[in-house]
Amino acid sequence: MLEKRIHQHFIDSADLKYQCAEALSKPIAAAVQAVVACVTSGGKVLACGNGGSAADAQHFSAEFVGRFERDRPELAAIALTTDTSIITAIANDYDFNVIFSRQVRALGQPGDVLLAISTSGNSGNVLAAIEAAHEREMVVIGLSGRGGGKMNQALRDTDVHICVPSERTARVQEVHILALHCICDAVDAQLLGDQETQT
Ligand SMILES: O=C(CO)[C@@H](O)[C@H](O)[C@H](O)[C@H](O)COP(=O)(O)O
Ligand SMILES: [Zn+2]
Repeated sequence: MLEKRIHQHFIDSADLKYQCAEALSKPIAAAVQAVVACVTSGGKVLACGNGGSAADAQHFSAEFVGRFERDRPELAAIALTTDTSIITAIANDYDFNVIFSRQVRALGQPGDVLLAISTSGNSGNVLAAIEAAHEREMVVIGLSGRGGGKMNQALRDTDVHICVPSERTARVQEVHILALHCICDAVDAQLLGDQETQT
């Protein structure tokens, strides 16, 4: 019974990933182009999300500032989920919905990229961060699922939307991390050439 349940998780996750290879290659490639344009002109990526998506924002930033699979010069990325003094001060003095948007307004510059991660597309603080990024003339890469929610309206035509076709948060997150690894790999291939991986 338990093993059957676990087996089904693997099957469901793999099925969704097969679907997404078709459905998401195009927006993921567009995200790569946006990130390459950003970092080659001295810009940075700001990343935000809640819960598991906060972990994804940090995971992505670590691979940018550190490395993914190949040695390369540092790339600029900041997860807006990590400074507990900033986050608690903003949530305490203003509102939890503005914990990311104030950081975007403080740090964002024209040409920077916001990686906005929300499986429902409805988290208020992520939506407010998207609005702040537009004010700062940043490009937004939105990662969502479950139909995209309010993120559909929040994003502009010049942004990129990677919307995972699943209603299940865990499944959406599993594709999000794959999409982020695709972006890391393709950015390295664009910057360093299409060599074999080292690790
Ligand atoms: O990781 C999980 C569920 O798999 C949770 O921590 C999940 O990320 C949280 O419930 C988030 O608050 C959900 O927010 P969102 O993805 O809808 O923006
Ligand atoms: Zn989770």
